[in-house]
Amino acid sequence: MPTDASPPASPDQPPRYAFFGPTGTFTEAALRTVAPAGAPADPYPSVDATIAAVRSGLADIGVVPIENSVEGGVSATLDGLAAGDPLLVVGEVVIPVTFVLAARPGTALADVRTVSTHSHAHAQVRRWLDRNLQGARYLPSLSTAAAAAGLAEPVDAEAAGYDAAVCAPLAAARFGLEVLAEDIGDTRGAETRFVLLARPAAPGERPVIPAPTGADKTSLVAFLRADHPGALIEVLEQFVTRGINLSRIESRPTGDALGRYSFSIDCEGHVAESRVGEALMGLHRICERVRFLGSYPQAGSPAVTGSGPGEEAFAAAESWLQRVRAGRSV
Ligand SMILES: O=C(O)C(=O)Cc1ccccc1
Repeated sequence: MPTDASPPASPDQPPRYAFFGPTGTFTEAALRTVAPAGAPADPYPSVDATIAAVRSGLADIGVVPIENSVEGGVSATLDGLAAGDPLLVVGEVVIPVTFVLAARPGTALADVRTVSTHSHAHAQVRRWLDRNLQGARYLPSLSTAAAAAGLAEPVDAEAAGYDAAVCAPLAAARFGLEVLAEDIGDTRGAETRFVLLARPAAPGERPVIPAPTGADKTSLVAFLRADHPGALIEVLEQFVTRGINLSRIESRPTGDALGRYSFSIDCEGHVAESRVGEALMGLHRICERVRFLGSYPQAGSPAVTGSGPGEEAFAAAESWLQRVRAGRSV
């Protein structure tokens, strides 16, 4: 982990990446699918530390998990983005996750009494563990790769405090572990979505919001005004009336008091499009606060964004209103 803030990457310099590490995490695998070969990339031990590295300028781009198809949202990421100095999501990566059970060479499956891994990985292999290692204890680790690394490090076998790790096949290989069982996920085809984070541009700097591609996603956090009947419907209406599809919405406690929630939302479309811009303005009118988290190209097979009237209809309505206001015949 570097300790001095590195200067911001110049246009001809590759960005410096921070990722939720150590080496061998699924997050590193996600990063490698997007970072140019040879780009500097530093591991950080937690989601919070990775986000902090981007905020402080130690890194230009941070990569963290945000959502899993089986276990749902990654709270550390959702909460880290909702509070503190604003950051922008500038990209997303979706990768399949395949878990192995790995141990020090010479360990037999029957010897495994304690298993360590990241809580999200544990949630995805729980049934396999129940069936194949009945009664085995679970010890949470900071990441899947940290669990694998912990088995490689201690000189005496007792020091790790656990017998096996649930991790990526790559992490098992990297830390010299033996794979006791492959593909142990309870759900076939599980995927995790990762986001790429950057600091918003300072005045005079190049904007960091990627240009619209026609298949984009916009992320935001809506903080509702005082609780009242229909508060959530009012938020949803801003999207429905403009033909905008939501791809994720989840509530998170604000931390102020019981019953106080914010809504973390992903919708299809780009802030540069009228329909998304107008929805954001609508939210701004009805919410206590809205935090815009970025517009960026959708990963994978892009969904068609928006239904109903398109950009031309929004532009036509705008110029019609101008004519009405000017008192011209319409
Ligand atoms: O621990 C890791 O390897 C991570 O990158 C977080 C994670 C954990 C489980 C599934 C996907 C990502």
